[in-house]
Amino acid sequence: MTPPDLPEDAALFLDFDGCLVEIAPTPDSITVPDALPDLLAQLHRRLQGAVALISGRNVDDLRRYLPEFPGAIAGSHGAELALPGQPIQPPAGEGIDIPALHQQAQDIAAAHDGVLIEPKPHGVVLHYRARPDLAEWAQAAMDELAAGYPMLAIQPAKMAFELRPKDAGKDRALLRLLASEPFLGRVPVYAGDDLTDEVAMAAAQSRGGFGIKIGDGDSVARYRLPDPAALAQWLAR
Ligand SMILES: O=P(O)(O)OC[C@H]1O[C@H](O[C@H]2O[C@H](CO)[C@@H](O)[C@H](O)[C@H]2O)[C@H](O)[C@@H](O)[C@@H]1O
Repeated sequence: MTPPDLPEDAALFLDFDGCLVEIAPTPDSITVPDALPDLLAQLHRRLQGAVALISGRNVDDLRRYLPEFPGAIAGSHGAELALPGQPIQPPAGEGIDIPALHQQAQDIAAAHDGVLIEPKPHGVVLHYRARPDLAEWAQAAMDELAAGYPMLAIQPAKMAFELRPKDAGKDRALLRLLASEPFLGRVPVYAGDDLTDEVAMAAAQSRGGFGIKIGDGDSVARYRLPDPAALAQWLAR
């Protein structure tokens, strides 16, 4: 079902890949639509600053693609938080040998052509988009890697498996932001396309707002739009 108009008192939470930008063959080959930065800036003004990005990407990566974005950014599935004008708050309970994790992931990926490792400051992603035949192998390989890192959890994603901090979650990021200005007391609206977004949509709906699922697939979201272009059109309205 198409969502109703965005409430005047909305707190707007937006996922990035597959939601604001189309999915691409690799993490680095996405295209940010020309109109997106201005659309986000207008929404930020219209909603008195209550617009946030909540993404699996880390904050620095998001800032590379949207350098002018004026709102809060929760990165690494909510493990990092960057409020406007403040430094990035990293996840609590660090203490993982991240370079060793990245190296182990690279060693695993070396077994197969077409498998891509995306190192992250607090975890790692194994992408198999170019080799869908390797889905089962990828899951088993990441399960095995995860066994050595009890502080990390496996996050299944679109044609990828990620190890991310266990205590992260997009729902936690949304609830944390919603508890303070400029989000406090507003109606939470969350748009996302992937498994990692489902808990955040559920959290928005449990607080009197709604979720919007972008694309196909089962979802807890009350509303649906077919693709990032349709979401941009709805937001622009
Ligand atoms: O929470 P998101 O903003 O949706 O980020 C989720 C992950 O997105 C990226 O991977 C996905 O998009 C890539 C580019 O379109 C695609 O090639 C890949 O197959 C998808 O899984 C990003 O690379 C990850 O770090 C994010 O966690």
